[in-house]
Amino acid sequence: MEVGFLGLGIMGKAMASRLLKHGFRVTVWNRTLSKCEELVEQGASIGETPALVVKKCKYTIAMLSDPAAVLSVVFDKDGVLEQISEGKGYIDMSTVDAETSSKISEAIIKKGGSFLEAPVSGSKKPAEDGQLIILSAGDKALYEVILPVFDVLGKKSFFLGEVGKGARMKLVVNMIMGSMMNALSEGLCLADKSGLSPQTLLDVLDLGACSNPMFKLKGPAMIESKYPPAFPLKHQQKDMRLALCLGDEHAVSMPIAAASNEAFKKARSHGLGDLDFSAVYEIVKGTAPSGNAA
Ligand SMILES: NC(=O)C1=CN([C@@H]2O[C@H](COP(=O)(O)OP(=O)(O)OC[C@H]3O[C@@H](n4cnc5c(N)ncnc54)[C@H](OP(=O)(O)O)[C@@H]3O)[C@@H](O)[C@H]2O)C=CC1
Ligand SMILES: O=CCCC(=O)O
Repeated sequence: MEVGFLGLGIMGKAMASRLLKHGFRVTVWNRTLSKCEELVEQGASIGETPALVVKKCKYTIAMLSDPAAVLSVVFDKDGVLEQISEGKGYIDMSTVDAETSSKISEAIIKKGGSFLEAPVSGSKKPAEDGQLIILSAGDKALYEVILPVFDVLGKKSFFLGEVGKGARMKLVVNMIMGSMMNALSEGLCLADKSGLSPQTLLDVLDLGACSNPMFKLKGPAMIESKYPPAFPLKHQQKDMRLALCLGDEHAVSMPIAAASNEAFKKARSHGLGDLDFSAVYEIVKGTAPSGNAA
């Protein structure tokens, strides 16, 4: 199967690379075209624009940063919409809100194409290892056809129904994750300031009901103030913002998520947006450097 892939950031690069390793023919595009070179070395072809990728491939996947990026890649000049047509499928795996996803779905369907949203849970390493959790919604027939691709990228694929349900599920999950990261940061800080060992706190947490892979993976690096970006903080803040909008829409009061969003926003204003989202710990500790927003 030949697959187009738009967006070679942390996630897109790992996912496209995995598809190549598993025998798919992949045509890649990235806004910064030079980032395609590493994939070309692994056997990918380059499409000069999103439109040219869609022209060449029956199925095209996108993994882009945010609503502005996914809308631009579909609707702008040389975008997906110029070449999408009957028989072609577009699968957007980016994390965006349901409204953005629906706008894209409607435009693709109007041109005769089919659309699936399929945001993922799991970060850089699960993407490299094919261990993502795929939250798809939209065209069921396209879901069935693209399952061999999902089986290489993920450990479990869900089909959740009409467009918007995948986007909303992903935002709810990341809202919880962002709040948990803030709670862990406060706990580490409180342990340290009150004369306890943060590492011992992690050991205790890991043995009890609060044990989870995220604390286990991120906790030790946080203690050392190391934040190599797996999930960039600016994207976590985008997800908190979109989840809070969803809460507004449904009149769900979310004071914990709102406070967490403020901490992530503050981290961005201190220039921590490109670091891993665990860098919010620097804000909780009060040790963030002054810096420019990212
Ligand atoms: N990292 C993670 O752990 C996870 C991320 N996600 C979600 O996946 C998506 C991608 O994340 P990730 O790979 O980490 O992000 P990165 O920031 O590493 O990559 C973002 C990608 O989007 C492209 N891009 C940004 N703005 C535009 C634009 N205006 N037009 C065209 N392309 C654009 C970038 O191109 P360029 O290279 O030119 O900047 C790059 O290819 C996000 O929605 C994120 O929330 C979901 C699960 C886990
Ligand atoms: O959207 C990013 C999610 C990161 C993760 O699930 O570990």
